[in-house]
Amino acid sequence: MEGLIYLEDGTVFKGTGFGFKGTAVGELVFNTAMTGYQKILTDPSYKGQIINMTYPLIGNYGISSVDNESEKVHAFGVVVKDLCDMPSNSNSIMTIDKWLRDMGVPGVFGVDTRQITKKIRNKGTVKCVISTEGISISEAAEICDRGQIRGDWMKEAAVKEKTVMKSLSDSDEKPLSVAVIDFGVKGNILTCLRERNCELTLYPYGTLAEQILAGKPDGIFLTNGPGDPEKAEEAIEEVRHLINMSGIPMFGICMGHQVLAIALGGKTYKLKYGHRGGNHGVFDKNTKRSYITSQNHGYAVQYESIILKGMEITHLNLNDGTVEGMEHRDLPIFSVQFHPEASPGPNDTGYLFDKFIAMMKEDKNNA
Ligand SMILES: NC(=O)CC[C@H](N)C(=O)O
Repeated sequence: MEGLIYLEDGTVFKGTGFGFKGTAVGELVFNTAMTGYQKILTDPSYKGQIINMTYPLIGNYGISSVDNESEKVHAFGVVVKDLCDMPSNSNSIMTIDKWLRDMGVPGVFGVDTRQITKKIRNKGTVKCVISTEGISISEAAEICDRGQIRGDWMKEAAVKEKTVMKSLSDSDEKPLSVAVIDFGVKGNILTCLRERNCELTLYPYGTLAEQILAGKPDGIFLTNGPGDPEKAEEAIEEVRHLINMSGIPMFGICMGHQVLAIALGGKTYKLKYGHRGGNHGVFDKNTKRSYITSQNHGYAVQYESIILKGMEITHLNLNDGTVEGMEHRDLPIFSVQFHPEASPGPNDTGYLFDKFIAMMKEDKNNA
C-alpha cells in the first residue's frame, strides 16, 4: 500500500502504508517513548491525533492481550520509521500491521520520522492527513483543508453509563469508595486504585455533583482524557460544585489536573508541541527529588493563574519549567500533569496513589 503524510503547510512525506486502508485527518504529534507502542495507541488521550514515533523500530514485540489501556486504538494514525512484521515475544498474538487493520487505523512506515519531529519542534503541532489508499497530493490537501481539529473529545471518550469496579486487593479492610470523573481513563489508572483497595464508580461526562455525592464517596478522582480542557465546560462546572460542596479528598491526573485548575479559577494554554514520552524529568518541590515520568499532554496549567487561587505548585518540568503538579493550601486536593500510572514508562511516581489513599483514610478518621 502507498503511504502518504500530508501536513497543513503543504509538506509531503511518502512511505509505505500498513494497518487499515484508509485516510484520516488529525493533529500530528510525536512520542519519544522507546517501548510501549500498544499502550500508547490504546491510550484514549490520543483520540484525534496522529502519532509520529521517534523510536525507529516499531512492532518488534508484536501485540499482546495484556497491554491495552482501553478496548480500542484511539489514535487516528501512526507514523514509524522501520516496521517489524516478525515479532519476537511469547505474549504476542499478532503483528501491529494486522492489529491496526482490525482496528480501522492507518499507519505509514519508511518515512524520516526525525525530520517530521524536527518540523513539529520548530513549527509546533500541525494538522495532518495520513492516507494508505493511494490518494493524490491535491486530494490530501483538500481533505486537510476540510478536516476539523476538535477539542471536545473527552465528552465521547468517557464511559457512557455509571460503572462500578470492585477492589482488586485481598485486604480485610473495607474498600475505600472512589468516585471517578471520567474523561477517557487509561486502564492502568483504574488498576492502580483498585490494587490499593478502592472500589470505583465511574461517572459519565457531565454527571451532576449532587448525583456523585449521593454515592457518598471517600474520595474523588479526575481522569486523563483527550482534547482541550477548556472545552470540558460542563465537567468544570460540576467539579467547581464538588470543591465547594464536599471537602473530601480529590486527586487529578493530566486532563483531571487541568480541569481542576480551571474549576479553581486558573487557566490552561496550549504548548507548542506538548510532552509525549517515557522520560520527562520532573522536580518535586516537597521531596526535593527529581523523577523520571511518563507524559502525554498538549496543554498545561498557567503558573501565575493558579498560585493566586489557593494552590501551591508542587512539581515543575525540568526541561521547560512548566507546571507539573499542584496542591491546595487548605483543602485535600492535589493533581499532577504527568502519569504516575506509567503505562508505558517508569513507575517512580506511584507513591502519589498512596498519598491519595492516605488522604482519604485521614479524612474518614476525622469525620
Ligand atoms: N493525557 C491527558 O489527559 C491529556 C490531557 C489533554 N488532552 C492534553 O493534551 O493536555
